[in-house]
Amino acid sequence: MNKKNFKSGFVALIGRPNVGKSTLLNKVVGQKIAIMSDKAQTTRNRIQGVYTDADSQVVFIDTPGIHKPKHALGNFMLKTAYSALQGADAVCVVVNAAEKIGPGDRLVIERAKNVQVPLFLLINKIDLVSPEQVLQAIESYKDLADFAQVFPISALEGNNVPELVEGLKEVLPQGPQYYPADQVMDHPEYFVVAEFIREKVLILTREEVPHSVAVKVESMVRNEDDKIEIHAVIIVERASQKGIIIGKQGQMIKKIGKMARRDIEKLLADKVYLDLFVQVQKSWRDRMTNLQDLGYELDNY
Ligand SMILES: Nc1nc2c(ncn2[C@@H]2O[C@H](COP(=O)(O)OP(=O)(O)OP(=O)(O)O)[C@@H](O)[C@H]2O)c(=O)[nH]1
Repeated sequence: MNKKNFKSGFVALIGRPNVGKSTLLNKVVGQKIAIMSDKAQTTRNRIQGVYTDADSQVVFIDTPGIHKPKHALGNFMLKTAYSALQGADAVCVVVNAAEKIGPGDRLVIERAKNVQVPLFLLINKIDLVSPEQVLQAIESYKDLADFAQVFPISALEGNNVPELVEGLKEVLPQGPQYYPADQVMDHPEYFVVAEFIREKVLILTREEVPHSVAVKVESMVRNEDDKIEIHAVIIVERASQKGIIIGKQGQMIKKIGKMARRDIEKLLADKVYLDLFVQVQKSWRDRMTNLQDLGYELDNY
């Protein structure tokens, strides 16, 4: 692989609810994410799916369908959805070929038009309509914005999806591989949840534990008790710091967990089971892969 010509970037998928954004994301990144998205994923989460091949990495950001947020998390996600548009290298507007253009579609396109990056129009669900209807759909949308390309696709069956990926690769800039090649998804909430936990560590331990603490959320899934089960690792640089964080008979880590859980429950508007684990990793801050792993490179989009 010639890393010099490696292309990478962020592609936001935007559209009104049910047009097939998540289905497309699953199709693009393959089987693995489909299994994962069965768990905690609903329309309220913004999901990233990562497509990697020999010469590119495309990070897809599946925004929540544009609709009125119902709770705090909805607000949060909508805000991040729009901020995803700002940071994106390309934006895909997804519409449904089987339905007439509606005010929701127009709103989405208006939003998307403001970004200064290539705008793709994806006319989805072509498996449900005749070729004539596909042409009609293209006609009714194509002049609403200056689309770089228009792709009629079936996210469900995969028609034209590889061609879409190729089209996106063409407009992406040269850039680094943000995620390991085998990582296909990332929850943006992971970063926020990790920050909540880190904040509690800093509040409760004060100067005793310097700012060399990092938190990594390893998994976040809905468990059998219908709670969001989160496993997170608190990473420190020395064994003495590990002792402080755990505290006498585990008192400190219990306190950290309890406080963090309260915030996370508010954020997710859901019951949370939080499992914390402390790990010593000498000079983790000096290792680039660690920083990427912890989301530091991505916290500005
Ligand atoms: N026939 C057909 N159905 C599709 C296609 N793409 C998506 N669907 C179906 O449309 C429904 C909505 O798909 P989602 O992928 O959840 O839509 P979404 O845009 O992510 O929806 P929100 O998350 O609510 O914004 C599901 O029942 C999908 O199976 C397609 O290409 N063809």
